[in-house]
Amino acid sequence: MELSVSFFVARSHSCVVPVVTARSDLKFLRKPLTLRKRSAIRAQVSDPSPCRETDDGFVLEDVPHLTNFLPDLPSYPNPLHKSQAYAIVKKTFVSPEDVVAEKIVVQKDSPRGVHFRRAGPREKVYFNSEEVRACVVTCGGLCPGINTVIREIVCGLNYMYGVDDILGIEGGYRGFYSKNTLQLTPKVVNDIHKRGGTFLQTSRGGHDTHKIVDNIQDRGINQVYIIGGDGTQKGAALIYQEVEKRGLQVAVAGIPKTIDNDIAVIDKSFGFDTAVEEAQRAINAAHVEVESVENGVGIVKLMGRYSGFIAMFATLASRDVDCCLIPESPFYLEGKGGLFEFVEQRLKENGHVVIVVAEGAGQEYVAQSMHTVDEKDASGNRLLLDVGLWLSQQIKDHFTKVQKMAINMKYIDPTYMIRAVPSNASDNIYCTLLAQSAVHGAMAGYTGFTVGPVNSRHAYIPISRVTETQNTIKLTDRMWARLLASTNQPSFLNSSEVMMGKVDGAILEQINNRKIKSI
Ligand SMILES: Nc1ncnc2c1ncn2[C@@H]1O[C@H](COP(=O)(O)OP(=O)(O)OP(=O)(O)O)[C@@H](O)[C@H]1O
Ligand SMILES: O=P(O)(O)OC[C@H]1O[C@](O)(CO)[C@@H](O)[C@@H]1O
Ligand SMILES: [Mg+2]
Repeated sequence: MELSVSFFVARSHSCVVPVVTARSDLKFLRKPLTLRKRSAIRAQVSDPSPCRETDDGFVLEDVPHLTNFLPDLPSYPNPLHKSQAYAIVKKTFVSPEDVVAEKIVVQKDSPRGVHFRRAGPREKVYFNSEEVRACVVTCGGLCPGINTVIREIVCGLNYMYGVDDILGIEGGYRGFYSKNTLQLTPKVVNDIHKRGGTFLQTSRGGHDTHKIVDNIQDRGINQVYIIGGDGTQKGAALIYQEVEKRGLQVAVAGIPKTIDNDIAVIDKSFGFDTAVEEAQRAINAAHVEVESVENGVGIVKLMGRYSGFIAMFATLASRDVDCCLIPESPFYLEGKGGLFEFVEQRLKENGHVVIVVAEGAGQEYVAQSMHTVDEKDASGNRLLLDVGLWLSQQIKDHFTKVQKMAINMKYIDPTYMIRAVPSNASDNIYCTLLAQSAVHGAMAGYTGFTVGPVNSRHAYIPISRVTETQNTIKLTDRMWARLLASTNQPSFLNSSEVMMGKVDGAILEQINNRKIKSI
């Protein structure tokens, strides 16, 4: 048996920790690997100093494999060897050496950087299909495409791997220990992708790792497919850890779901495009309304708790939006460069104005003016105050009382409507790839992973990597600048902030404080 070495990065220390696994099937290091490098890596095994990597800076952030803690697990030829679907495919199986680069824009001399294992079917599987008992659960808020993912997990397991024992866990994590299961077959799930929502129902809260894993063990489940957002993926990591602690042959696969697109590392979350498309309809309605009256002010509130991606992309797509407000970019109302001034100017120029506001924007102001206390949902997420209503009121008050100018306010809140629809064509295809990749990964014995596209290639990503940070709009990146250039709205930064050339956390905090004072 040959020693193979895989890596994960202890990100907080920006260093690489080698993990040695005694696996004969996985010689995972970039090829060709010089002897010198290989011996350097071996040397690290006995050297606990965690801050080294291969000479050229290649890092693989690998996902766990069942054989890490069950070294004697037997493997089997992948049933896809005999699959009609793959019969004439040139390369059915993904090479164990295929990796996906986290960054594709690099400099000539820069280190090779972080890579993830490429998703897809493997030559060998670590489950005998007849012995697989899989389950699927959906947690957190809704998102277009959940049903497609459920459907394709069931069909993928059944059609590609001959698995016919698949259970639906109803009502999110708590369903593991409080509800009966549902038998899922391709026939049962055949039409569900045409509906919004989740066929299995969902919930917030109720994650009890021990009870869940007890239940997994009692029911003889050995593959767990968990569809959900950042909170759900944190829960999936705990389930994986407990499974490993108990030494169970259970593969835990996470499929990232979030309407907010706030999951890190992956290119984009499924259902996001559908949501942006749907948001267009609300923006269009606002535009039609305000164009048809004098001094029309349209406000459209879109989802986005901490990340304003839906608002940003809907704005960029629409061209009817004058100003987009997101949680990442503090704004202010009064004075030079403020929102009131901008609204007044657009009303004078065009006779109407459309504002898109992400629900998480300006929460500090709303809280201050409403004197509310923080409330949380069952999962511990802060409950948001209605910034859309608050903003409508502020603008109305300003123009009628201060400016003595009559305006026609139209406030549209389509938040739930945009996430309750079925997924569009491209999201449906994306959901299919996610589901099939998750199935291939679990069958191949990988566990504790989240699947998702990184630079358009599907990869297996350690769950901790997608939960340690949230994907937010970086004001210092070009995309936000593109939006500002497209709407020509104020950036709400003063010139000294702009002069500094970048907006970091400290500056944002200063801006926040200043804005709060001005209310
Ligand atoms: N830190 C955590 N550890 C364990 N379980 C968690 C954690 N955070 C959330 N969960 C569980 O994950 C499930 C979903 O979490 P949450 O309501 O935050 O939604 P989410 O998965 O983040 O999706 P979204 O934010 O897109 O709606 C809940 O059942 C919750 O109990
Ligand atoms: O009202 P619910 O269902 O808890 O969900 C609302 C939240 O869920 C999200 O859609 C994330 O899933 C947020 O954008 C929103 O704040
Ligand atoms: Mg979340």
